[in-house]
Amino acid sequence: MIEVKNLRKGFADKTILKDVSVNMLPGQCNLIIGSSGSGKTVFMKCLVGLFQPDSGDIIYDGKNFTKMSVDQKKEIRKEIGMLFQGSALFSSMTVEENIIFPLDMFTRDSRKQKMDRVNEVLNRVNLEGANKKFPAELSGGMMKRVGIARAIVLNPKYLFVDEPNSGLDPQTSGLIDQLIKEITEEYKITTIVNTHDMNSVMEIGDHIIYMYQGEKEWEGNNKEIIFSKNQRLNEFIFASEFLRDAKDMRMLEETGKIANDRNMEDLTHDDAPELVPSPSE
Ligand SMILES: Nc1ncnc2c1ncn2[C@@H]1O[C@H](COP(=O)(O)OP(=O)(O)OP(=O)(O)O)[C@@H](O)[C@H]1O
Repeated sequence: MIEVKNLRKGFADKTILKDVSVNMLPGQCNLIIGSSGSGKTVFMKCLVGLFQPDSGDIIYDGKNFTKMSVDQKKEIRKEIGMLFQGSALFSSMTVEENIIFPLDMFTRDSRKQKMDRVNEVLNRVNLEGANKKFPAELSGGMMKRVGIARAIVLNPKYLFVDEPNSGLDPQTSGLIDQLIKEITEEYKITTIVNTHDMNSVMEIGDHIIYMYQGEKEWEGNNKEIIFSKNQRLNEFIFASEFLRDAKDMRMLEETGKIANDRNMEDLTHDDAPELVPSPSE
């Protein structure tokens, strides 16, 4: 679990993060959402130690990261997998060389042990046999999968993913989301995903944190979000007529007004669901 307590961060005289407190649980996809400039990336960078917070605590499974020495922080970093935008693969290295890189950096395993691990994670992301390909030979979705393989090769307890869906078509996006969710649950990873993708919010949002101007404005899961009465959140997430309609449909489904087989023939206007307030409101 990662506990974030009263996190503050500013640059010059501008405060970006204002007392953000949140707990991220293992085995869950924790999604950070919010409009451009709301502080999502700064928040993530504070969590992984790329920015030093002005105040507050970041606690990794009982260990206070903010109070650690550089060497102690390195120990935590070994347990963190990261996948940043564009996959950030080394273009001059093959898939295999890209994935073995963290193993060379952080382990003293034998070549055979490393190769076994590389093949295991390649297999996990359904890319067996792609060892000798170069990034330029891969599709965007394949690159993301290599990025995920590299991020999990050291068996991380924590996984940070920035915009996993950027540049992908909706179908490939969905597959990447599912892969992230499966890996998170399978290995009980505490996964933090920074996203703008509303499909991801609905499909893998076990825990959603909505940031507004550097503050945590709302948190809940992908069921609660449908019933949220938070106006800013609603305007942000259900920004188009299409999404508002989809939300209404989901509300009806969730309240049992539409049968699971989506047989809508008996539905009348009198079936409007009672709104259930989100626990966090
Ligand atoms: N290194 C920095 N120095 C000064 N200001 C910064 C720095 N990094 C970010 N900021 C400012 O912090 C604010 C929040 O930026 P951040 O990148 O966290 O937003 P975001 O929510 O991730 O946006 P997006 O969705 O567009 O990526 C912005 O006003 C940005 O200009």
